[in-house]
Formats: sequence, C-alpha cells, structure tokens
Amino acid sequence: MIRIDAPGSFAWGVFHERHPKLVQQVLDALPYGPAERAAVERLLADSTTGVLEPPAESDHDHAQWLEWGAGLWGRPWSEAPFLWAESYFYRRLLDAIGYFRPGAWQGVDPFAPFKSAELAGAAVDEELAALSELDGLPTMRRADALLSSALWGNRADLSFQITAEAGGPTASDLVADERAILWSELERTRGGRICVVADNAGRELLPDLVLIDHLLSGGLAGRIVLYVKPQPYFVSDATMTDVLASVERLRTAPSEAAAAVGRRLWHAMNSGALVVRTHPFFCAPLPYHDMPADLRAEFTGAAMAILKGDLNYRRLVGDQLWPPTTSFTETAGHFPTPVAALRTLKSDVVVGVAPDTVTHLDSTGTPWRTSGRHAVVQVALHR
Ligand SMILES: O=P(O)(O)OC[C@H]1O[C@](O)(CO)[C@@H](O)[C@@H]1O
Repeated sequence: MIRIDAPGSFAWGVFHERHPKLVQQVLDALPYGPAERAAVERLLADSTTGVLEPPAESDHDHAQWLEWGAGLWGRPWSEAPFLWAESYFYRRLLDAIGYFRPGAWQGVDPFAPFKSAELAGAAVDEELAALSELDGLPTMRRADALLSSALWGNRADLSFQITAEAGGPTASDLVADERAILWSELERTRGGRICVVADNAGRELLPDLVLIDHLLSGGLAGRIVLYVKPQPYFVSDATMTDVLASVERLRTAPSEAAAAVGRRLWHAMNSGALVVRTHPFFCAPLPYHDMPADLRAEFTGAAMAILKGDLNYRRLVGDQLWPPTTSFTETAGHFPTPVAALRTLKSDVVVGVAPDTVTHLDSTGTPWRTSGRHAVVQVALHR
C-alpha cells in the first residue's frame, strides 16, 4: 500500500508540495472569511504534521468516516495510506470552507471558479469547433478519435483538435493499447447498458459526453449510466452541476456539430437513455474491491463499465507499487462487470504494461508513471 511518509516520493510530494499550492489557490478563488481561512490553514498544517481526527460527531458522515478510518484515528497523517489520506484531505477541505454547515457557504463548490474558467475558455470553443471535422471521418476512425479525446481529456491539455488530425498523441505515449478489444466487445454486446464512471469536469467531461453521445447514437449502448461524484472532490472531479454545465456548453456552442451533441444528450436524459447517478462511495477512501453491495448490484449486468482517470484506476487495481507487468485482467477481475480503464498516468500505480515497454520507459530516465504524458486503454473481460 502506498503511503505518504517517504520524503521525495510522489505521494509525499502531493501532501508537502502540491497541497500548499492548492490551498493557496482555493483561498484566492473565493472571498472566504477569517474562520474559513483559518480552518483551511489548520488543515494544511494538520495534514503534514498532525494526527488524524474524525469529523465532528454532529457531521452527517461522522459514523461513516469512523468506520472508514477505523485503526487510523489518533495516528499521524503520514501513516495513513495515500489513497485514504488524499480522500480525507478533500473531505476535510470541504468541511473547512463550510460546505456542509448550514450557512452562507453551504453547498458552495470551492473548485467552481476553476471549473467555470476552464469551461468558458476560448480553447474549449476551438475544441468544439474541431468536432465538425470528425463528422467526415469513416465510422471506425471517428470512433477512435472520440475515444482518444476522452482518454487524453484526462490529461486536459489535448482534445478533439489533436485527435481530428493524428488519431491521438504519438503511439508511444499509449503504453497499453487495448482499444481494439474494447470496440469489439462493445460491438458484441451492442445495445447493452454501459456505465461510464466520470473523472474530471470541464475539458475531460466534454469529450466524455461526446463519446457517450456517439455510443448512444450508433446503438453500441442502449442505455448509459454516467456516474459522478456526490460532492466536490480532488479539485476538478465532476458533479451533477458540472454535467449540467457541460451539456449546456455543448448545446449553446457556436459549432453546429457540438450543439447537436448537446441537444441529443438533453433528449437522452429526457428519455432515460442517459441517466446520471451518484453514490457516496465515489468519494470514499476505499478501492472498488470494497464497494458496497448496493453499488455492486447497480453495476452488475452492465455490458461494460468505462472508468475514467487516474484516481479511478488506483481504486480499481489497488493503490500499490505493482510491478508494471502485473496482469490488468487479474487486478481488475474483482469488478462486477467487464471493465475498461481510460487513464493518463499521474501516479505511481500501473499494471498491464508489456515487459519491453517497461524496459524502454525505465531507460528514458523520465518519471513516466507520474508525468501525465503517458496513458493506457485497458480492458478486463469476464469470460
Ligand atoms: O484526475 P485524475 O486523473 O483522477 O488524477 C488524480 C490524481 O491527481 C493526484 O491527486 C495528484 O497528482 C493523484 O494522486 C491522483 O491520482
């Protein structure tokens, strides 16, 4: 299990280098008062040098967190597993800015200013305009371009423009490429239910929604269930508010191709072909292996679950320093449905990479597991 207590490690850097900057950005983005500001500063200090304390007894999720953190309360943050500690950090951050408390700040997403700025940016207009170029491509080529957009949207600096031209960033950036398996399985189960577990809002969620539209319009999916976070999480993770903002961004885009996608998604939600759902487990500090029975039952019977992003990947295969050649099918085999991961590599965890690819990546001397430059499309089928 990866922990945060090894100075110089990626996980240590998240708490000691990334979080201080993040906290400053959060405090600069909205005019919080002295109480909120002090609570945020306290959290930053606690999470690097303090001990773990559970949420207040009066908090709605006190009992839940007592259970999730059994054995950790009273111990230093540094001893907590990385995945657990990051999740709890975001829970405490919401607490600090008054997200849960009755009052003026209740329900105000501290990350909304970042998400809105990204969605409003001119870069998004350009990306959406590039969508129309994809309309002229042969079906399979278009499908691959949309899949690549959703994949590289997780890197959030590349999207339709690149995929329209070249079919995605260079092939060597994709360190495991099971796109063909994914498409053939979706073809085999044509018309089934596909679950998409979203990651980030903005420039990742937009291409996710375009891919969803493609799956529905082409009949590969009869129904799509899009899972989002129940509350703000890991800065840019998508919530229902973000889904609505993205659908609206598409619907009102100057590009007719994008606006048509927006209108179709709206109607798909009207008809129930596209359902957005959430569950407290999506903000839980646990791997999918430990998902509760009701969520497991929801996934069961789906033709495919598509999990987006780095955090979902860590939760799927387990937040461990696996040898990268470990089988993806085996580590993800516990998931109740066939599962596909579309993920750019932003943390140490990776499996399912061919030995010669690992040798090559290691020989580059670059932090290939964490730089966000590389990606995987991996599929575990239950056969
Ligand atoms: O948005 P994504 O792709 O899930 O990435 C989240 C990742 O960012 C980090 O919080 C910090 O880089 C990782 O620990 C985490 O896995």
